[in-house]
Order: sequence, then C-alpha cells, then structure tokens
Amino acid sequence: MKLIIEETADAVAEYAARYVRRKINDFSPSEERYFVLGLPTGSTPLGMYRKLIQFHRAGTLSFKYVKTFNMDEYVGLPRDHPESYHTFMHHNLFRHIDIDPRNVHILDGNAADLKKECDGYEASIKAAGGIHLFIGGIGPDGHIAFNEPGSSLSSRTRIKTLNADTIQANARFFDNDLSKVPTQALTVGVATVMDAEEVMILITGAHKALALHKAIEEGVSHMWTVSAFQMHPTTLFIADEEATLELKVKTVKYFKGLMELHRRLVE
Ligand SMILES: N[C@@H]1[C@@H](O)[C@H](O)[C@@H](COP(=O)(O)O)O[C@@H]1O
Repeated sequence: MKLIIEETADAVAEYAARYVRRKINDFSPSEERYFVLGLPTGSTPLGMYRKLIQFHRAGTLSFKYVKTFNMDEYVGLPRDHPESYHTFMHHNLFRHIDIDPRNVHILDGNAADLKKECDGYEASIKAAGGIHLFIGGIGPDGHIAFNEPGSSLSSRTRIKTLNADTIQANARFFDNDLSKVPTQALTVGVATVMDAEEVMILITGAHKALALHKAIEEGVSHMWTVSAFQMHPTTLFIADEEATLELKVKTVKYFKGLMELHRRLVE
C-alpha cells in the first residue's frame, strides 16, 4: 500500500490527476488496446476532474482510447436529474474531454430489471478486459462506492439500500431534505473494485480521518468496507493533512518520509 500525504485537498487533486495522466500515457492506449478506468462521483474527485480537463485542453492527455466504468448510481432518480450520477459525470468530466460516449458506462438505476442491469455491468467490465485503475472516494463511515457498513467484502455489482448516515451525508445535494434523497442505489461490489489492477482512493477532510485510520491502521472489516483494500496488492491512498488527524505519528512520519520517492511517480 502507498499513502500519499499532501498538505491540501487541492494538492491531492493535482497528484491524483497527474497519476492518472501518467498511467494512461505510459500505457499508450490505441484502437486495439484501451485503457480502462473506474470512476467515482462525490465532491472529493471534483478537483481531480478539473485538472484532467486542463491536461486535456493543454494537449497532454487524450481519452480517445479510454473506457470508463462508474461506481454507482441512484435507483429511481431520472437520468437527467441534476443530482443523478449520469448528470454529474457529464457536467464535471465527459462533456469537456474527447471520450467517445460509447466508451462511457454508468449503471442505469431506472432499468426495468435491476438485477439484470447489475449482472450485465459485471459482464461489460469483463468484456472490456477488466479495469486498469479504479479510482474511489469514501464516505465518512468508510464505505466505498455504495458498499455500506456490513456489505460483503466479496460483493459484486448489485442493488443496495442506503443507510441513515449516507442519506444524511447526501442530503446536502437534495436541498438538505432527507425525504428527497433516494434510498437505494446500484453499486459495484467490493470484489468488483478488488479485481482492478490498481486502486486509487482519495480521502480529504477531518470528517474522513476516522475512516482513513480504520482503512489502514486496523484490521480488514466489512464494517469499514474501504479496509478491504489492505488485501489488494496495489492500493494507493491519497490524503490531505486533515484526513490524517486520527493516524499514529509513526504512520504519518513513515509515509511522509517516502514522499520524495512517490513524487517521482507523477513527474
Ligand atoms: N456513493 C458515493 C461515494 O462513491 C462517495 O465516495 C461518497 C463520498 O462523497 P464526498 O466525496 O462528497 O464526500 O459519497 C457517496 O456515498
């Protein structure tokens, strides 16, 4: 596991975007060989998306031969609702870059048969050859995608009922009205993300500090689903100073001591 500690959320976004650019460019994607990215929504990855757009505009990054799979989507929210993850991705990334819309995959929370939709999603990921880099954010309770506390760490893409904490956390996007927040979502499973060649998790803010501690300093537990990535051979956590507040000084010192080495990964 790598833990990158940057001073601010903005620096986290910069590191993450540079890392993604480096990965895609080193891969040299082509018509015969697409780079496959797993993508999150939420406020945490917004800064990274802004930088990726800048890189694209500056001509240092193309998404022409990139396929994407988003982590999750609400059930029953119209696709064009301002808070749907379809809308979020279109507004914050896809409409600004050169990705072919046929290469964008987002779960359909309005499908007539939701189970079939989820099984088909797993099959599409397989058909694309698997995910090279899965990027995620986490909830303050340590959930990844919508894998709420108690989710099986072997879970696959499925329908999930949201817990009270997540509904509360997401109410800010729905006029702070709990009754407007959808109560169910389709989400990739923990095992779906575990299958990726590499996983990058962005964690910013003091309200995520306990989750980062549970993710890396305590045991693997389905009550903090992000902790499953302790079992992944190549997980990269990128955190700001605030998110490290619950970590041991020893942990922080160790990873900060490696920063010079880790900077080289994005130069
Ligand atoms: N399903 C999403 C997660 O994928 C996201 O990581 C989390 C945190 O969002 P934020 O980055 O806004 O804190 O929100 C939702 O629960």
